[in-house]
Amino acid sequence: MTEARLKIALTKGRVEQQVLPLLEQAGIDCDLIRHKQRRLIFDSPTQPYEFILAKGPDVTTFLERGAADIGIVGSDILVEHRSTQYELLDLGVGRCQFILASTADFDPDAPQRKIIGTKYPLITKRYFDQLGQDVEIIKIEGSVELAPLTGLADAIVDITETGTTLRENHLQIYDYLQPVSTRLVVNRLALKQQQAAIYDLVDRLAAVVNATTPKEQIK
Ligand SMILES: Nc1ncnc2c1ncn2[C@@H]1O[C@H](COP(=O)(O)OP(=O)(O)OP(=O)(O)O)[C@@H](O)[C@H]1O
Ligand SMILES: O=P(O)(O)OC[C@H]1O[C@H](OP(=O)(O)OP(=O)(O)O)[C@H](O)[C@@H]1O
Repeated sequence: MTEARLKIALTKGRVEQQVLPLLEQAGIDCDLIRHKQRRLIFDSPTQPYEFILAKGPDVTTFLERGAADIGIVGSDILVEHRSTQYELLDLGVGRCQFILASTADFDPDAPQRKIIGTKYPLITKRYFDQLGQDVEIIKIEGSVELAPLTGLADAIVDITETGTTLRENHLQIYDYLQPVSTRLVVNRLALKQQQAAIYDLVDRLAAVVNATTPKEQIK
């Protein structure tokens, strides 16, 4: 009987670039992914893993529907998409912060109903609900910073890492909502059926993360 392959859905783009070195340090050959061109599925040549490259929100869908066993995805996506899968590891990369930002003349305490632009309507709603504020939320797919600059919205809820995009667009931070990092999550049924293989991978990655992440950053 051939050994079952673990299907790992990896968020392509920024997360992929930051996670590949961790996978390699954990002993997984990622050469095929590094030279992938337009291919989307890769069998690891030396281990029983199959990598599926997908957008973050789709990684959660693959996991929920059992089309992938393991997902590697930002905590921003997990919260926004109400993921109910088991989170086994904080990979310590893809670190950024959710913030409320706008132009210098924005008044967060103004009594008028605010219009907020964001890629993350659920996280935005929860934040303003906690403040007891009813806001209008406009869903934006990218370059969220445009919203307050063009008059589309009063402010934005978005993620920032270096602050460069905010600075270059003359926007300032009014509040910090929550930190974000890349997580390893697992489908519940897969965890039952392939427990040994999943924990073997998680243990190897955890050793790499613990060796490379400063202690104060591990939550
Ligand atoms: N500026 C950032 N710094 C660090 N991590 C980020 C940053 N922006 C996004 N991330 C993390 O990386 C994940 C994927 O971001 P990425 O920009 O690659 O994809 P995207 O948001 O779908 O953008 P695009 O549509 O441009 O590919 C996010 O879900 C988040 O967890
Ligand atoms: O603080 P910084 O380091 O400048 O990073 C912040 C930017 O990164 C993300 O955008 P992304 O690059 O994913 O592009 P997008 O606007 O197309 O979503 C985020 O939405 C900010 O625009």
